[in-house]
Amino acid sequence: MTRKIGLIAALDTQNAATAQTWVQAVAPSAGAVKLGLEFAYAAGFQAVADVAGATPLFLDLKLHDIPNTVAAAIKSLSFLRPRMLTLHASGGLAMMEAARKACDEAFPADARPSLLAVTVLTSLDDHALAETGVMDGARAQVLRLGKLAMQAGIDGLVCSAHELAPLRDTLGDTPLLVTPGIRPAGSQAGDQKRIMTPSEARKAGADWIVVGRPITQAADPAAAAAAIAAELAA
Ligand SMILES: O=C(O)c1cc(=O)[nH]c(=O)n1[C@@H]1O[C@H](COP(=O)(O)O)[C@@H](O)[C@H]1O
Repeated sequence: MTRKIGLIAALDTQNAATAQTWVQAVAPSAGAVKLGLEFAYAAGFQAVADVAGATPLFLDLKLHDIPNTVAAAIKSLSFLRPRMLTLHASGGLAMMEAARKACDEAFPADARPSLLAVTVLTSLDDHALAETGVMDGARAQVLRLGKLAMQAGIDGLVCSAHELAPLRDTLGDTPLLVTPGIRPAGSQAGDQKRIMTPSEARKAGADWIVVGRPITQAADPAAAAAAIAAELAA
């Protein structure tokens, strides 16, 4: 199956004017913009809505709490009309089921966001994961949490590009697979551990790649986003 792959630009800043400038810069190249914890905590949720405007919004709040609280939070944020919304799969089956139900109730069917379960953060390698008590490595944990998320009716997963092939083998074509930890050749990894280039992620079967600093910290963010989009299209 040939999959269409898109670029999500992660706009991590505390400043609404900066975020607005980046939205204009990436708009020709990105299918969605991601606003998350840094921006929402600094600028507030009305600024999230204002900055995204008509651009599809990946709202990355990585919800992780008891089922009742997560469900209520989804109802509270529904006015933002995100295209995608994240929660942590490690919150467990009941939490993800509550999120699914809340999402179905809070949004009309034609405006329902894709619920994406974050499996294992791309900043964790097997050693860091073992420090949290998970002894059999990122790949096994991503598969375990991915299956649990599917059981809860979640639409897709956030994972590293390294887990795409085993996830597709196990879960098939249906789940949306979204991969951060993407680094164009020659760019700095920073705090990311499980990384791949845009074209490697495309070949491995990603639906979306998430790229932040290689775009936002570039001398010319518009050109950096355009180069990544061109790499995906090649
Ligand atoms: O949920 C996410 O988007 C996410 C999950 C994950 O495992 N790793 C990860 O980096 N992210 C996000 O993806 C973005 C990556 O940014 P850069 O490392 O600057 O490209 C950040 O906004 C992270 O919050």
